[in-house]
Amino acid sequence: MPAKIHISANGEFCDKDGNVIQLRGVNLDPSVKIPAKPFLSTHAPIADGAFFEDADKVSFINHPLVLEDIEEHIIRLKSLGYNTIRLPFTWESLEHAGPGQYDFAYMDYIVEVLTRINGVQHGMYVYLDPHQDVWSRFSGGSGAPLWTLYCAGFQPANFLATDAAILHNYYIDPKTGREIGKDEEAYLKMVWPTNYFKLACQTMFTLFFGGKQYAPKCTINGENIQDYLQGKFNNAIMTLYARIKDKAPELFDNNCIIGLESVNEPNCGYIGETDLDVIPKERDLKLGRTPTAFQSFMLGEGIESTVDQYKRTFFGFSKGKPCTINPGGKKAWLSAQERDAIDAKYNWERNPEWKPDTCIWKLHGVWEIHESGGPVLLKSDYFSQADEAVFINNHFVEYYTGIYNKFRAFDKESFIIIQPPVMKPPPNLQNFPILDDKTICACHFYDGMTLMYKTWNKRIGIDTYGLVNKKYSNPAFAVVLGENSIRKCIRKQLSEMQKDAKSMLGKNVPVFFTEIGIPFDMDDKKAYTTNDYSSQTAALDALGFALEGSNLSYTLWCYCSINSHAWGDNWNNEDFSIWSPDDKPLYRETRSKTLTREPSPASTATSVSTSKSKSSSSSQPPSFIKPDDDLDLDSASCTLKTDLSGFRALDAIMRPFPMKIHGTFEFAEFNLSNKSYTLKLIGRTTPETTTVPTCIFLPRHHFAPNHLSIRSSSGRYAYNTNYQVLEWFHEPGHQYIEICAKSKSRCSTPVSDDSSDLSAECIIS
Ligand SMILES: CC(C)CCC[C@@H](C)[C@H]1CC[C@H]2[C@@H]3CC=C4C[C@@H](O[C@@H]5O[C@H](CO)[C@@H](O)[C@H](O)[C@H]5O)CC[C@]4(C)[C@H]3CC[C@]12C
Repeated sequence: MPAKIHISANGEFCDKDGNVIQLRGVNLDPSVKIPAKPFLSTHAPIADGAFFEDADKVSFINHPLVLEDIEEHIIRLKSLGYNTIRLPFTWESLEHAGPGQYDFAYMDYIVEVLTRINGVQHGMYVYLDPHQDVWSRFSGGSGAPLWTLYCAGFQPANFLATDAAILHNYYIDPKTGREIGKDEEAYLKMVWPTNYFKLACQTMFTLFFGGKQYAPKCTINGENIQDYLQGKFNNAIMTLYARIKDKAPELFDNNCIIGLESVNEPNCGYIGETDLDVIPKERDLKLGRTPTAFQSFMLGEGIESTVDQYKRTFFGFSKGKPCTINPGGKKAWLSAQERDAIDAKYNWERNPEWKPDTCIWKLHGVWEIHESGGPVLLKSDYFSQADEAVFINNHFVEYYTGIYNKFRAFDKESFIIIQPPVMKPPPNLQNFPILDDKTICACHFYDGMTLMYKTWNKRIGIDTYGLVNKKYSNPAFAVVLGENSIRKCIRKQLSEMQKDAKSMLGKNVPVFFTEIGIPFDMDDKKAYTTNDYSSQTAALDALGFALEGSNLSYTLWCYCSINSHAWGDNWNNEDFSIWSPDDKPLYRETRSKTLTREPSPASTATSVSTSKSKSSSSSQPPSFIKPDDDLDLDSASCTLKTDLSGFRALDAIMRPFPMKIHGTFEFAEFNLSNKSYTLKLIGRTTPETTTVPTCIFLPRHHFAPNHLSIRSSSGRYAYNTNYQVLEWFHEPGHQYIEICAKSKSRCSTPVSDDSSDLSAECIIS
């Protein structure tokens, strides 16, 4: 079983002896966003009312994985040196039948999934992620059950007509199963996040975080909708968590489950919007039909509106021709009759002031339909008492306090991972009782250019974090030119995100990139026919370079066992999976072409050269020692032999990294082009200094054991071919190691310019 994870005074993950460790892995798996029975991917057309009518009867069992296949997938992930899994699940999967009506069969399936993950040799760390995207499947994403929308008084069946949400499903022809629409009429690339600015999602987040303040009339069974929704959500999460603990306590005893994250990518809804009559100028994402908030309210009430329409151009998003939306007599709100039936079904008693068939923002006096006939915006600044800082430090903190208290009342040992809104710093919680020594801060990073254009642009990049956080007086200043600068800029962004998070939560709180990734369907899916993944490899290598520069822990978005070239991750045309069954044949083709050049992975006796800088305090030249076959890695990251076929951009995914540092991290860089790896650290001065190694995952995919050249400031090495781990027993103080595949001459950036390095021929056995 993997060893317990601790947190150092500097906010690093470490083992019980204070050696720095790293968490690396994937989000497994995005299929949790969609029901398995019936299989309702977002490319299932909405042909009849069943999509809504049967939403309480779905089952998510087999998502994330079919039980029988779990071992195979986990072993595959372990072959990358990965030790951690972020396990997303949705509120809908637990409580789709109605408030308080849990799907215990799904919960038990999750217990079995976890048990099987834990059963794979050396285990795996897992943390749970209550996932959502733009609130729910019924508002264009994933997460909450349908009844939450009914609870707010919405009629989701009319979201299409009123543009209250954009759903991929509506763009599928029921006859052909293919996508419909061209140009502006099509389901555009990465259009789904625009739902964050549409009526359904924006209202739901406003109610969830700020219902008491902004919608006091919306009470259900005597409770404001904010408390009602938060209460139900938190109860569902904790019911799952409690059931896991009850049915499989060994998962906690064996350090498999390490904690729980707060809700994925929380959003402020309307809170902070200063003028409901305009599209906020600070909004970075404008794509497709883009109504203002007021236009959304009108559309929701069935009033025709002409709204701006944006398209993606070379220079970002530009306004195209406006578009008139005619709801055709439909409203986004439940009629009196519909609501009565819903309320009876779920035993809801609403505040009598809460009229049916009415926009709740009209109900709260934000706008009205004037007697003379026209809609009038009365309070364009209704949500403007709060700004971003107020939202995060108040509304979000109130929510976080709720889940924190519930979680800690139940589990004092595991980590709680606080996730602020995407790409924003967390609230300032220093000296708050809800910030304890087992708190981790989650960050998500996506490169705006790569994400929105689905290509790797080597010439022009954008400081996405700087742009989103308004760090530039003019967005043009966020532009960076040239691949090297783009890579460095991404590295700087991640390190700034870490710095900003620590300045809010304290330096002792670890920062964990719980999501980071790239779309693989770049350049109109060219790679799926050419087998040329160079763009994806370059984009992913840039992320790897950025992450390892600060020794950041991360779980990539994502690993999807049912990925396909045709439909990607089966959700909203996304295709972020690092592995695809459809890529297996491609890998075989590549292998058969290159096999003659590859060394045999089975080789165990190898000759290598090592060298030692004069600057080292040791008088002994570095040498290889016999590795311990029963290498005790104290970690779940322990590779098991497997077939690597199906991995995409494998060169960039498979990376060396310090699994355990006997000291403090200073610098690391993997150079994919010349296959060299450099690690700098400050070795600890402890009685065991020379007996406790720094362990480096050194994948034979890049570093064939019989073709290694190693230079270091001090030490001895042992290479364990089974686990692909180099143990480096170094001295205290500033140390470096540089490992090159093949001959030393291929290392382009020597760490020492001392030409009189000693060298020795060594044997790895
Ligand atoms: C020059 C460019 C066009 C400038 C782009 C500026 C903005 C449009 C973008 C800057 C930052 C982007 C957002 C970053 C993160 C996001 C989160 C993401 O959700 C998660 O990602 C997975 C992959 O999409 C998804 O499957 C998971 O479930 C999610 O947890 C969705 C996109 C976005 C909101 C992204 C949108 C575009 C920017 C605002």
